[in-house]
Amino acid sequence: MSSPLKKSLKLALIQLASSADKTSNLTSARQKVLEASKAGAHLVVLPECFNSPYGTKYFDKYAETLLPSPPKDSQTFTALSKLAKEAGVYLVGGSIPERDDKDEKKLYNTSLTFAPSGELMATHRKVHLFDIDIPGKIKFRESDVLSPGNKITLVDLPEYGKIAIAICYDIRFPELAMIAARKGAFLLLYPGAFNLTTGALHWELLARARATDNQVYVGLCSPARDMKAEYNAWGHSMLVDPNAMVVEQLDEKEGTLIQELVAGRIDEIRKGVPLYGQRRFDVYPDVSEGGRFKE
Ligand SMILES: NC(=O)CC(=O)C(=O)O
Repeated sequence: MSSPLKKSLKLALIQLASSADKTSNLTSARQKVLEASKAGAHLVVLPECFNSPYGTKYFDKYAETLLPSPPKDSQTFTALSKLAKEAGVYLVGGSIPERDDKDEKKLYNTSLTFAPSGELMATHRKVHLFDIDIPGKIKFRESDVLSPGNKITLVDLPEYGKIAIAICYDIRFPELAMIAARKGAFLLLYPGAFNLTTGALHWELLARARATDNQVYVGLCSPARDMKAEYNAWGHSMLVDPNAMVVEQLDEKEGTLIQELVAGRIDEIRKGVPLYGQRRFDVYPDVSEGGRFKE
């Protein structure tokens, strides 16, 4: 099996402090991305809903139409595309609320990835919508206002290999990660805004679980926590290595994590614990190849 990561790569996860002011969020994102690029990052990631507050009542107000691409009138698309080019980095633009170009009532939670040329490489619409109700703690229903995406998103960075992009709640669904890893991703990236209840319980656990299952790098990029906002993000952006060790984890405040993903590390881990040659597709199906379970 060829190595999923062809060359070492510096990853930056920007834990941005966002406000209700879209223009000022874009300005501070620009400043942090340029700083990360100066520090040597090749791939830079912003958080979920980095240009708006996170909450069902905000999606419609902040939504931008992104199709057909390039869109005529999207402040955020234009800013991210220019920024990727200015910084000379691959830029995963966290996520933003998107308005469907044909049905203006339809909204998505969408991540845009740009090449260092400024060209759009991929779009991921959050596949699994965040609908939870934990009595006395937190109730949230993205599906009241959002529609789900319907694909797994792999992006080929020619010098390095493939990365997979999904958003926040998507991390709870191991099938998506497993398929992406079996299709050759070396890194699973999740811009995500967990909260004080589920963050404490599951954030690190899920990142390490997806890394353990798949023996790949996992990066989670959260907004910084704002206790004055209605939704308090967990923060704790982190990078986990293919052996499920936390390489670095931020606290809840604004900050940037920059770490190297080392070529050869995935191969070393897979050699020691050779899951990739031990799967029993005669017992259960390989869902990454469209297999179905037969009793
Ligand atoms: N905000 C999310 O999409 C997910 C989350 O907070 C959780 O899964 O917990």
